[in-house]
Amino acid sequence: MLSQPIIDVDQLQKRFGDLKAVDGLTFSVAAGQTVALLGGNGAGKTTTISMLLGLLVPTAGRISLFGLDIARHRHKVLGRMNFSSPYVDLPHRLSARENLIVFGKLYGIKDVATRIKEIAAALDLGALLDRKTGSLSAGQKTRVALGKALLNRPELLLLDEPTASLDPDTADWVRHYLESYQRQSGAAILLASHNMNEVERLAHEVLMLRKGKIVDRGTPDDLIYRFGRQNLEEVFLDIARDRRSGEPAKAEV
Ligand SMILES: Nc1ncnc2c1ncn2[C@@H]1O[C@H](COP(=O)(O)OP(=O)(O)OP(=O)(O)O)[C@@H](O)[C@H]1O
Repeated sequence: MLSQPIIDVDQLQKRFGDLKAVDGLTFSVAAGQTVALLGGNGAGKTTTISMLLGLLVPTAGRISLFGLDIARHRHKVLGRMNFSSPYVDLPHRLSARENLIVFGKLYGIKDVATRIKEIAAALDLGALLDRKTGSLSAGQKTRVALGKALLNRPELLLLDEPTASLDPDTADWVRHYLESYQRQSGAAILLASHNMNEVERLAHEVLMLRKGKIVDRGTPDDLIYRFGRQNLEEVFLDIARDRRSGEPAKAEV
């Protein structure tokens, strides 16, 4: 028997007035699997993640996490998951360490100090811990936010642009860390990213979104093969511009 998926989303929809920001998404993510949401600006990635976090209420559809419907059991699943997003700032006046302590206590972690030491070693945060979060560079804040997301050893990680603002070397190193975290914890990861190299490297399945709908899906290799392209970036451009394999671009009208 197949094990129960960690994320199971059925016909998910979110409207803002007349706009269907998310329009009938159905997908699942298993333990140990990384699924990437790819799509241009406004495709519905952040709205989907916000609904999975319970921050936005769906207009229609069902979200089940760890086998529980989050409309009724959000409090039971929140402790088993976490998220990181460059669009959600940690309080600026607190030091990075104070932020991690506050979140550690919110998550009910017993020995917060030890967990912070582990995270600081894993993500090389030592030199940043006692600096005010507001004084950190964008890339340093991204690393602290990732540290916050790992504090409770989540079984489900929702990552919105996890390597935004990181230099290529640090981004590569963070991706490596995420892979090893997933290998040893078996965590499920849902990733929204504009970085195609990142998606090619981390994702087991890619969901291509346009205007809130899944317009194509598959493993990165499968999509590259089907579109007859060299890499996912070219596939992304084809889908964004509504072209299929090898067709030239439509003239702008
Ligand atoms: N609170 C809101 N009220 C009205 N419209 C919204 C709201 N939040 C998002 N939208 C709209 O919903 C659509 C999807 O937005 P969303 O932020 O999910 O896109 P995205 O795929 O994350 O884009 P990006 O790559 O730019 O971050 C957009 O058209 C956006 O303008």
